[in-house]
This record gives sequence, C-alpha cells and structure tokens, in this order.
Amino acid sequence: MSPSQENNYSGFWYDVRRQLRTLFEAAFEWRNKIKEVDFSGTKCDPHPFPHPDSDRLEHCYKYGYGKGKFYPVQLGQRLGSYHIKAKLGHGNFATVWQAEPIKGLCTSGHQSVAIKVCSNNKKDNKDDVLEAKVLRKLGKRSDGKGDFGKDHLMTVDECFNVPGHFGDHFCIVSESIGPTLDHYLLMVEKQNLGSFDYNVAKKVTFQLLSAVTWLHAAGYGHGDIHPYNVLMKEQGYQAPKNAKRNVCYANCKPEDKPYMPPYLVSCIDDDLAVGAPLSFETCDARLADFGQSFKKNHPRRLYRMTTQKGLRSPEWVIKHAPITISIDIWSIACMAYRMVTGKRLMDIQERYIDENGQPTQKRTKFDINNEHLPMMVELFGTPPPWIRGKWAASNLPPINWKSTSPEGTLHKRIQDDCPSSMSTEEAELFEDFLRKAFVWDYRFRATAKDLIQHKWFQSILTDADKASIEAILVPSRFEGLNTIRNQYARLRSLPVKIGGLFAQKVD
Ligand SMILES: Nc1ncnc2c1ncn2[C@@H]1O[C@H](COP(=O)(O)OP(=O)(O)OP(=O)(O)O)[C@@H](O)[C@H]1O
Repeated sequence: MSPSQENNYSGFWYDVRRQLRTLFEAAFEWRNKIKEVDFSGTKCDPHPFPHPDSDRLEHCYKYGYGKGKFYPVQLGQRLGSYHIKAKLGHGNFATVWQAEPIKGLCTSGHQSVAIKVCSNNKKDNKDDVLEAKVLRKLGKRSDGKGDFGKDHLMTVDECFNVPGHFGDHFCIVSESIGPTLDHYLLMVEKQNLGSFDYNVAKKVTFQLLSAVTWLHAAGYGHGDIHPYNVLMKEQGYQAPKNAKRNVCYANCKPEDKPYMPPYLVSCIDDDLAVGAPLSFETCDARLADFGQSFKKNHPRRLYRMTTQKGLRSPEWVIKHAPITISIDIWSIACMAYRMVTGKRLMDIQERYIDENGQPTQKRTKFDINNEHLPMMVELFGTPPPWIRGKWAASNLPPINWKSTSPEGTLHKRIQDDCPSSMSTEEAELFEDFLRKAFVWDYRFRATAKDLIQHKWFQSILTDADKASIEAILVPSRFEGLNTIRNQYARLRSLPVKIGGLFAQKVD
C-alpha cells in the first residue's frame, strides 16, 4: 500500500469520517432494529447445523405453525413429478431429498435427482429463488473458450412450488451428486489417516479454484464456500441410510403440533471407519448451495454471514470493510490447509462447551471475533494500517502492534502440520500458495485465475488442464468492450458499495 493510501486511513479527516460512519451505522441499526439470533432462551436443542458425528436430523422447531418453517416431506410421497425415495440432508433453510422422476411426467435426464425443499420464509425464499436463478443463468452461460471449471459447479434441472399450510415452498431439482467434502474429512479423522492423500488434496483444491475462476468470470461470487457446500460426485449415488425418528413434541409450541410431520427422517452416516477415502483418479468436486451468491460488482446483498467462522476472511469479520469475491479465495485456502494437513488452520468453536465437553449455546459474534482476528495476526503477521484503523473502530481488544511479527507464524505451522512425506520443495510451494491467498488486504489477494496457474498445481495438471488454462489467459476479442462494460458496471455499483460500507453484518 502506498504512503498516500496509508494517509487516507489516519489523521483528522479519517477520525471525522469514522465518527460519521459510526453515527450512520447507529441510525441504520435503529432503523432496521437488527438483532442477533440467540438460541440461549429457547427450549429447543440449540444446534441448528447438523452435528457431524450424530444421527443427522433437523430440529423439530424447524416445522410447525407460521412462516419460515420446513415443508413436512414424507418418504414415498409425490412432490411435483417426482417420488421421494430418501433424505440426503438438510441445512438451515431447506431439507434435501433424493427422488425419482415419474415416467411420462418428467423430462429430467437424470435417473435420480436431489430436490431441495426450501422453507417458506419470504426473506429466505428470495435467497432460494436467487439461487435457482443464478444457477440457471450460469448453466446457460458459456465463455466461448471451453468453459474450464464450469463442470465443477452444480446445475439445476427445474424448479417448482409445493403449496404448504402457510404459503408455497420453493423446490429446486438438481442432479443427486454425492457425499459432502466434510464427510470425507471426517472419514480421514475417524480412520486416523492424518490427512487426505496429498495429490487428492491438491486436485480438489484445483477443482474448486477452477470452479470459482469460472464463477468469478461470469460475474458472481459464491459467498458460502465450506466443506458442507462441496459435494463429491459419485456415480449412482445413493442417499445415506435413513431412519424414521419420533418428533420431540416437548421442543415444540402447542400451536406447532397440527403442522408437524408424523416422523423425522435422519441421515445415518455410513460407517466412517470402513469407508473408502477419495481417490486421485475419481475425485470430482462440485460447488453447491448458491443461496448466498452475489454479483461481483455488488457487495453482499444482505450482509448476512452464514459461512463457517474459521473460514471467514478479515474483511468479513471487521466492520465497515466491503465484501468482495475474494472471500471465496480465503475460504478455499483454509479448506486446502485442512485437506493437506488434516488440521484446521483457524479452529473457531461456534458454541460454548459445557463442563461435560458438550457444545451448548452459540457464542456471541463479539466473542468469536475477539478470538478469530488475533489468530489471523499470529498466523499472517501484522495487518496493513487501514485494517488496524478499522480494528480500533470495531471495538476489538487492543493489540500492541509493535510486538507482532510482520510475517507471522504460518511458516512454522506448515512445518509442524504438514505430513512428513511432503518434500521441502513441496512445502515451500504450498506455503507460497497460501501466502498469496491469505493476503490481509482483499485488493491485493490473488485471484482464482492467478492461483490455478500456481506452481504448486503443476505436478497434477494434465495436458488438457494446461491447454484450458492457456485458453482462458488469451484475451478475448471483446476484451476492450468488456473492460468498458466492467468499468461502467463498477461506476453504477459505486453508491451500493458505499452503502455496503455502512451496512451491519449480521450472523
Ligand atoms: N445435489 C445434491 N446431491 C446430494 N446431496 C445434496 C445435494 N444438494 C444438497 N445435498 C445435501 O443436503 C445438505 C443441505 O443442502 P444445502 O447446503 O443446499 O441446504 P441449505 O439449507 O441451503 O444449507 P445452508 O444452511 O448451508 O445454507 C448438503 O450439505 C448435502 O448433504
């Protein structure tokens, strides 16, 4: 960062701007009355995200009276022109089911599909409709250069609505892909393998980066990349073993009862101790869940943060920093570290742990950020002055910047965590790759296009991959026109970006 840029983030006018911003933000919060969701006071089990080691089951309070609830899908029922066969999983906003098309009624080219049945909250519905819209748009788009990376994005077959008691539930039909990346990460832990096979880790990272290269070139950011949203393609994939579970009425309100399903369907994980880990020849990652996707020239629409805490980039954690597509790069680099080493780079617990070692209520955003940012400082070194300025404005605990090291402890962490079979040269390349991705300032962070050309990947690239990378590097005939169009789009999005600086980021 140049000295003139640094000056922009200090001095009298900087302080005035900061105070005005704080005032503006207070007004914004007051107008929108944004509150953090706190499960501590509810009677429900406070674990909205499936616990990886448990019988994966959504919580009863997700069904019942009113808006924003799940549709009570039952095994064997008909939904649109499909028969529901099994449950694939659930998220915060939807349940996902494996289904078979009914012959004669459905034109789907797949023998088995995944139907995401979304909750009927108007606000969430916007995200779901947007997800389908973006996926359809992306499905139709071609870059005219072979579409390198597009194969690693999920596609949508069709969408329809099912009428529920309190409004329509939007359904998105896509190919039934396979288990999540998280499933394989857990398998590696359970089988004491330490980490993914080194080349598999590299290949999956490369596939994710190529998907993101294509996505970013199409003008979109994903915004929610984490191991649950990466599906590993399996031929003829069958849903995990399902079991019917009783509804726990004690966790529901009396008015919910008439609208509850007769049973809940749990997805029992395969025996992770005996499953086959990913192989280099067949591993094929698909990026899924585009509910948080956003336009490149538009900061995050809602500033709602759903991605796992440890995978969040600094600008996502610090207040008043714009969110750009480079958040995807940070998340992928964190996942690459976990795949290569078997350890989380930044292990942030999302819940408090009780005296029996059991997770309890959600930690506050303030508490999490207080732990997360100093972790980043330790690993990646002292942040640039403008981030330090925003640090102070974010009410984070003060740090003695003179005592922090400029390059951080990443080098040592890599040496400690990398498998012993990894050569020194490979470890150096891996570190260089990570350092390019973990740049504090989002403006200088490497792009996905830069990273797929990184030397770290050279050893696994096929001739076809190399040719595809070369093809996307050739400037298109319309490059000049595109630049003008991009600049115009940037100019148009400037007011929205400025607004984004003041927007409250809500968990
Ligand atoms: N096409 C698919 N094939 C196989 N399994 C799938 C598919 N789509 C979703 N799943 C399973 O369903 C789970 C939930 O899906 P998804 O992440 O899209 O829901 P969500 O409510 O949007 O989640 P989130 O809370 O992350 O926003 C996934 O983690 C995965 O296990």
